[in-house]
Amino acid sequence: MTIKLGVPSKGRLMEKTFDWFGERGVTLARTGSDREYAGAVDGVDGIELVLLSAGEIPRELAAGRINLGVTGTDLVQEKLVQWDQKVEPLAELGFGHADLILAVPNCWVDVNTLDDLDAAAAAFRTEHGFRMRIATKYHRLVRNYLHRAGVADYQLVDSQGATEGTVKNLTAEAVADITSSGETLRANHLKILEEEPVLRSQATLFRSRNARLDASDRAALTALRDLLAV
Ligand SMILES: Nc1ncnc2c1ncn2[C@@H]1O[C@H](COP(=O)(O)OP(=O)(O)OP(=O)(O)O)[C@@H](O)[C@H]1O
Ligand SMILES: O=P(O)(O)OC[C@H]1O[C@H](OP(=O)(O)OP(=O)(O)O)[C@H](O)[C@@H]1O
Repeated sequence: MTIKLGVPSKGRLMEKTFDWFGERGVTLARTGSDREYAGAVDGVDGIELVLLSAGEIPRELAAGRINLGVTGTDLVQEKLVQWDQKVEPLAELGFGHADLILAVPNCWVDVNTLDDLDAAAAAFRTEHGFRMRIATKYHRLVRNYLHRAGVADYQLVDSQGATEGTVKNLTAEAVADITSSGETLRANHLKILEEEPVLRSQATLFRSRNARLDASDRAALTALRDLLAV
């Protein structure tokens, strides 16, 4: 068998992951045509590259279908219940930094903290007859965060992309999304609550705790981890 290494199939995360491994003597490359999701590994034996959506890597690790995977900590912690029992973080890779934050319209001048949001949520419900809507794709993380903060008078609405646009489109009053430069929030007239973020995320190399390994797999994994110093 071989050790399967899952890497994001496109964009910044893929390129920076290839660079990170390359700097450590392991060459990852896409092979075939631009559109073919095939890859090759040079510099160490017994490792197979699997190109996947970053969002699917947590599930594949948890199922043990890949042995190692690179993805954001946000996606692992959102998608896996008791994530630390299913995967082990081996190394933070130092890129793909993004904070999961809560943001409200700039014009909500009295709302800057979670306590303010709690008060605004109660007032919103009284005035409108329904709960303030927070658009997000990070349901588990946001629900836990608001529960710990004692905020209850809200509802989550699912948004799988362009989340900052939901306020302008009147499908939500607030958003919980990742931000890096802050440009998207600013452009959509939203401000971040002055609190610790829900989560600080970055690209991380994870090991599956559920993958079956034979003797040759163990040897290949040890050789790779030695090279990567993780
Ligand atoms: N603007 C950004 N700056 C830095 N990191 C980001 C940014 N946007 C997303 N990320 C990170 O990149 C990772 C991949 O996010 P994304 O949601 O694009 O993956 P995905 O849902 O698998 O995408 P797709 O399905 O289009 O392949 C996440 O861990 C996220 O935190
Ligand atoms: O703070 P910034 O540097 O502006 O980056 C933040 C944006 O990046 C991500 O979106 P992405 O580009 O992945 O598109 P999406 O809306 O489809 O998630 C995220 O969802 C924000 O919208």
